[in-house]
Amino acid sequence: MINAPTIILVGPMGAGKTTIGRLLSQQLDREFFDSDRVIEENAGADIPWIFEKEGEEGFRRRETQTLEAMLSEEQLPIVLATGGGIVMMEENREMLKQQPLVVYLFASVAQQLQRTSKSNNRPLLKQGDPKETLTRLFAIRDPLYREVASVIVETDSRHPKTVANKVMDAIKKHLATEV
Ligand SMILES: Nc1ncnc2c1ncn2[C@@H]1O[C@H](COP(=O)(O)OP(=O)(O)O)[C@@H](O)[C@H]1O
Ligand SMILES: O=C(O)C1=C[C@@H](OP(=O)(O)O)[C@@H](O)[C@H](O)C1
Ligand SMILES: [Mg+2]
Repeated sequence: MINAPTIILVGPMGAGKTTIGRLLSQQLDREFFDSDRVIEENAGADIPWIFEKEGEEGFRRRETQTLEAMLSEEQLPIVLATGGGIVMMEENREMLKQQPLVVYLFASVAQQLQRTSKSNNRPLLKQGDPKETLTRLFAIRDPLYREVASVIVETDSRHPKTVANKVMDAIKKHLATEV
């Protein structure tokens, strides 16, 4: 397990990428990065501000640059949580498909809705009906997450630690079949 490559988490808003990614990095004693946080640090501004000033297009440009920089750096294996829309750009999907360990954290729209309702820092859910938005995005993105992922894990369990353990088991199983 110590030799597992960089673990990249993809999936919709509210799947738990940020939460589970941090737990996995603690369990594996690895550095944790969240592409959204890296984008914010580099921009010196938060995501709602970037969406407001630069639109989603500007955010996506920053997201691609960030992913490219993070994956091309010579570095120890890390845990990387991405933003839910990372799969929208074809060039991002191509980069992700080159990676040996991309995990799709699956969550139903009902779960996404419940988990995203606690915070209001996701600009895409601030306009219109969040349930409709999440349903529409899921229809577009679910096949794209599947396209880039080598492992898929359901996150319906109520406890993030249980989900993190499930991810670890799925990764071990995947790596065992790879050798
Ligand atoms: N398995 C889980 N069970 C219950 N709550 C969860 C679970 N995973 C994440 N959460 C909660 O859902 C919210 C969104 O999680 P987050 O990690 O930010 O998701 P993402 O990064 O995929 O958008 C947070 O409040 C988090 O504590
Ligand atoms: O789904 C999306 O397009 C987005 C998801 C967010 O990340 P989380 O999936 O971590 O919420 C963040 O990148 C931004 O608000 C856009
Ligand atoms: Mg997140």
